[in-house]
This record gives sequence, structure tokens and C-alpha cells, in this order.
Amino acid sequence: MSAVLSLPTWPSIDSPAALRLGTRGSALARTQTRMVMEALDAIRPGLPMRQEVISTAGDRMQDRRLADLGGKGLFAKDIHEALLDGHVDFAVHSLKDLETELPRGIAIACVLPREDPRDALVLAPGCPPTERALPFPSLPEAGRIGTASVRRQAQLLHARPDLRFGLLRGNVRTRLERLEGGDFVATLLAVAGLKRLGLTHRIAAVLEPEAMLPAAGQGIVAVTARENDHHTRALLARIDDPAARLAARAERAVLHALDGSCRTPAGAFARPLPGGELLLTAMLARPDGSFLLRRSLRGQQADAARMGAELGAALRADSPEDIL
Ligand SMILES: NCc1[nH]cc(CCC(=O)O)c1CC(=O)O
Repeated sequence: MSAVLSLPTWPSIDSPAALRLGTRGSALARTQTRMVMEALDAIRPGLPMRQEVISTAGDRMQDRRLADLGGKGLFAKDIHEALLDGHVDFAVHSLKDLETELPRGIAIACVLPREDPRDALVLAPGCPPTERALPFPSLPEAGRIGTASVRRQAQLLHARPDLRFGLLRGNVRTRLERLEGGDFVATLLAVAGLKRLGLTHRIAAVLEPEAMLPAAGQGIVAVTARENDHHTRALLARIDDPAARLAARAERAVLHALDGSCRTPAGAFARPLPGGELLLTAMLARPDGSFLLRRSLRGQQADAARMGAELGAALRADSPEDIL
């Protein structure tokens, strides 16, 4: 009989035993959080979890260029604090929005399998459709592109110096709505976000990394936890995707070596190859596109971090001083 009494009771949804997940409130963040919950539920069916929506400084200030405000930290800072305070047990991020140097005590506990890492061209209604293979040449002469990303701006301008740019930021849906307003002929958005939100019908062309190198970590969802919370980290390790982690390690090492800010147009993209190899490509540019340096490095997957550091250092060394 005593064995019956010692059986664990199912914690209710409000039970303190429920794992608390921190997330931003945007539709994309919540979808990505649901993906993490589903992955955990698949390995631990019935595991009690509760979402805690955290409002971040980045979400509260939608009107100014992200780069002018202090960059990536803006979205993550409040979430890191909620973790360190013990308010949540782990938190879900888009890896590309996560600074390369995390605060002391915070670790990336796992990453989900990578979604399509490429950028997509989204046209304003009424803008003539592009040739699928040649999205840049077919953008209208001197057309105004809406973006907040200096990486996308620099690469477009490098190919098409006639284009003009205006600030278009906010959540994915907000940006698509503002595109209807007639201020812009097109914008660029990550395919991953559009897919997760069920908005792929808005894609006019998917841009190959040869034409538009993605941001480091683009398409990868990352989960952070307290570094010393071994229990939570062991659980999350079970849903870690090794291929995405490898790409994340190499791409983030490039960014770290560049030590650039959000104002620095830089990209990095790692492709695992058969036979344990990795092809890493990185790009550093001037925001106006007048300078753009692209390099690739092929090596062993086991050297991912070292390759990233080396490639970042090479780009730095071979770029004019005003770039960084
Ligand atoms: N900076 C916003 C952001 N952060 C992550 C994504 C897309 C999803 C991803 O890359 O995993 C987006 C939107 C976009 O750039 O189009």
C-alpha cells in the first residue's frame, strides 16, 4: 500500500513542477516555442510545460533601426534575466538574434533541426513578378527596398547599386503589411520565418547563398538554459540536432572573430558535407555595398569552431579599416 502512496501525482499545468519556458510574444517566437514543446513532448510524453511570455526591449521599440539601439542584446537581454532570476527554466530564441557571447551563467542547451537557411524576396503588390532565377536583375530600376538588415542591404547594393533603401522593421506580419503601403517595391525575409508562419505564398524568389549569404544561425531555433542547471540541460540535450549545432558553431565563430556589431554587414553559412567535412562561407561588406569580401573554407566537421575563427580573422585582415 505504501508503494501506491509514493507514486508521483501528475502535476497540474500550474504546478511548480511544470517546466517554465520563456518566449517572446511575437507569432514567430510562439510558433518556435511550440516546436520546442512538441520536440520535448515526443521524447517525454505528458511532460508538464508552461509558456511565460517575456516582453523584450526590442519588442517595445519597433520604430528605430535595430543597429542604432544596441543590436542583438535587445531581444535577448530580458529573456536572459528571466532565466538567471529563475523566473523561467529555459528559453527559446532564433539563433541569429542571439549575441555570440552569452552572459555568464547562460548556455545554449540545444538547437532544433535547421529550417531552410536562405533569404526570400517578397515583392510589394503590383511590383512585376521577378524571373525566378534572376531576382536582382529584375527588380525595378532605382526601386526602394524596405529592410532593417545591413547584411541584406549591402549584398543587394553590391549587385544593384541603383537600388534605394528605407527602414522596414517589426514582426514578419507587420513588415508584409507595410509592404502593401506602397513605400517599397520589395523586402527580404528569412524563408524559415515565412515557412513557420505559413506565409510561403508571399515568396517571389528564394535567394541562393551565392547571391545573398544568410546571417549566422539563420533558420536555427536555439534553447538557452542556466549553465549549472544540469537537469534541464540533460533533458534538452536529448532533442539537440547535431548537424544544426555544427553549423551554429562554425557560423557563430565567424561572427565572434569579426567582433562586428549589428551595423556590420556580415554573413556566414556552413554546409555539412558527406565524409565528415564542412564547407563554410563567410562575407563581410560595407553597408553601401561598395566593398564586399566573400571567402570559403573547407575542412573537417570536428574543426568547425577553429574554421570559423580562421575565416573570420581572414576576412578581417583583408578588409579596409573602416569596415569594423
Ligand atoms: N531578425 C528577425 C528574425 N529572426 C529570425 C527570423 C527568421 C527565422 C530564422 O531565421 O530562424 C527573423 C525574421 C527575418 O529575418 O525574416
